[in-house]
Amino acid sequence: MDLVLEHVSKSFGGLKAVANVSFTVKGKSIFGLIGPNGAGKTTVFNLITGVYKHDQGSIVFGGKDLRPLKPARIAEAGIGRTFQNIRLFSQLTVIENLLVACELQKRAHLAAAILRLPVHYEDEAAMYQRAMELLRVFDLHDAAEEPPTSLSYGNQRRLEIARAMMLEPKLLLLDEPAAGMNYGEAEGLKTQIRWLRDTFDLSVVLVEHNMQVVMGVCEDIHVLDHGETIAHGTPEVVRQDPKVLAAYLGEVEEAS
Ligand SMILES: Nc1ncnc2c1ncn2[C@@H]1O[C@H](COP(=O)(O)OP(=O)(O)OP(=O)(O)O)[C@@H](O)[C@H]1O
Repeated sequence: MDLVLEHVSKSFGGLKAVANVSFTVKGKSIFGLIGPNGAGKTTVFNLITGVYKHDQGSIVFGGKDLRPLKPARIAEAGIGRTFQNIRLFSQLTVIENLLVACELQKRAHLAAAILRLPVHYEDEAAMYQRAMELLRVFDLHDAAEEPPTSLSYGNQRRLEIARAMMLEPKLLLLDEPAAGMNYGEAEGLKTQIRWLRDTFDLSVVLVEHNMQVVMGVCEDIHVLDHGETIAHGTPEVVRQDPKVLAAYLGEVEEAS
């Protein structure tokens, strides 16, 4: 299923956070959305997932216009995400953090649960099984009954990806999944992203500052700066683009 953004804009007061952005994420591809701090990357994720509504343009997923849909409906339409700041429930166990993601689906079966129809129990078992499978994929199964705070920072990030996978998305939006990871963890993440795509036939959009991950795993990269598109292409094309180099150089100069 393709995700198609056409001429998407979003302003906050006088600030144009996203300005006339168009790109297509092809089904089953790994796509990078990069740019310096404040470029508008997270805002694009928030527009796709319905947290904010775009002022202009269109966002279409698998032929369906997402603009009228609430975030929960967009999730049901097959779009999962993780957040820049880790959002795990520390009072729940690792596996419970995965099971809460199914709350929406469980609610759909509420009538069946009240009537004590077997479908409810089959669902519970299927959910538990899927959660355990995902924990195994991310090598987190030994910690299933531990609190998430017992996990390393990199593993907490992986747990968030596992949780997003619970709703069986066809498009997975990852917001800085490699933040705080060391070199080895970031290499492992690249392998897991490819594995997820190949195993579940989904597309992945990666917002990421870690160029080792972006250049190593993305097939197509879109670059934003101050809300506007400044480049698009393969990693080879993008990494040599003078506008991209200038935008990142500006970021380094501002920081120094
Ligand atoms: N809810 C909001 N209200 C006002 N301004 C906002 C809001 N959300 C984002 N912005 C502004 O929009 C611009 C783009 O922010 P955004 O978080 O999308 O950038 P980003 O590329 O994800 O940055 P980073 O890499 O630092 O996370 C910034 O100037 C930010 O301050």
